[in-house]
Amino acid sequence: MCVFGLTGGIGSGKSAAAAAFRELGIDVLDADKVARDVVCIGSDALKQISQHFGPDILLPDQSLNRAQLRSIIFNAPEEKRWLENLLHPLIRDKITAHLSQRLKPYQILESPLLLETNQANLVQKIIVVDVDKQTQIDRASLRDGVTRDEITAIVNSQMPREHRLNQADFIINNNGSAGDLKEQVLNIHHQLAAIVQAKARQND
Ligand SMILES: CC(C)(COP(=O)(O)OP(=O)(O)OC[C@H]1O[C@@H](n2cnc3c(N)ncnc32)[C@H](O)[C@@H]1O)[C@@H](O)C(=O)NCCC(=O)NCCS
Ligand SMILES: Nc1ncnc2c1ncn2[C@@H]1O[C@H](COP(=O)(O)OP(=O)(O)OP(=O)(O)O)[C@@H](O)[C@H]1O
Repeated sequence: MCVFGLTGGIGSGKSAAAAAFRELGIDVLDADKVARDVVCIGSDALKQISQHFGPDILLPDQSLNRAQLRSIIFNAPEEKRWLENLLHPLIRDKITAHLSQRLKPYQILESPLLLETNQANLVQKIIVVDVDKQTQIDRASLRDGVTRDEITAIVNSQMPREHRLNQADFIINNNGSAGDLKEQVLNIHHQLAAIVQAKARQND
């Protein structure tokens, strides 16, 4: 089974690219969604988070106060490390279990931290969605209704753009329109399908 990774910084357009792959009939597993599942109400991870940060990190319905945790971890690197040490192994285990169940010719793992974590060794090729920093900050702050400073703090905590681009097998430039993005996804889809076919022929 071929798995290809889709990554990029916050607000680069990963979800938009993932939607275009889904329109082409490809399965996309979203690591952000998996990350939300591992801290669902009543989970062991959520209990550990509330023991560490205090019960105020929970909302009245006992779910995680994500906005509060977000403002803590992107301003305190040691708290970010603590959270990642707890969650990243759980996220990886769930991703591995999901990927092993899937049956399509290839799958996409969409993950903001693909290259920062050992999730990178779950994939055979790396697709990076790239956008210039100003556009990234404009789009993400507009989408999330938060200040440009908040998004800048997250961008600065992530891998520098050049390092990410250096590791890319395919680059999607998302400075243009949604149509431009879709066109590039279609082009990459054809190349990935050719890789899958070549691999199948080798195994015959
Ligand atoms: C801090 C949390 C609660 C904020 O939740 P919120 O709903 O506001 O944001 P969401 O989870 O949708 O993430 C939005 C974006 O933030 C960025 N981001 C999230 N976690 C991290 C991190 N540890 N390091 C760098 N960037 C991150 C990514 O670009 C992500 O796409 C949440 O992001 C979290 O639990 N993060 C730790 C787990 C993790 O590393 N997830 C990344 C996927 S593997
Ligand atoms: N080509 C584009 N033109 C205009 N807006 C765009 C384009 N691509 C994405 N957007 C918008 O920019 C915002 C960020 O895109 P998206 O949510 O796909 O990013 P992401 O990489 O998945 O972000 P995150 O890491 O936070 O999950 C969204 O509001 C999206 O609708």
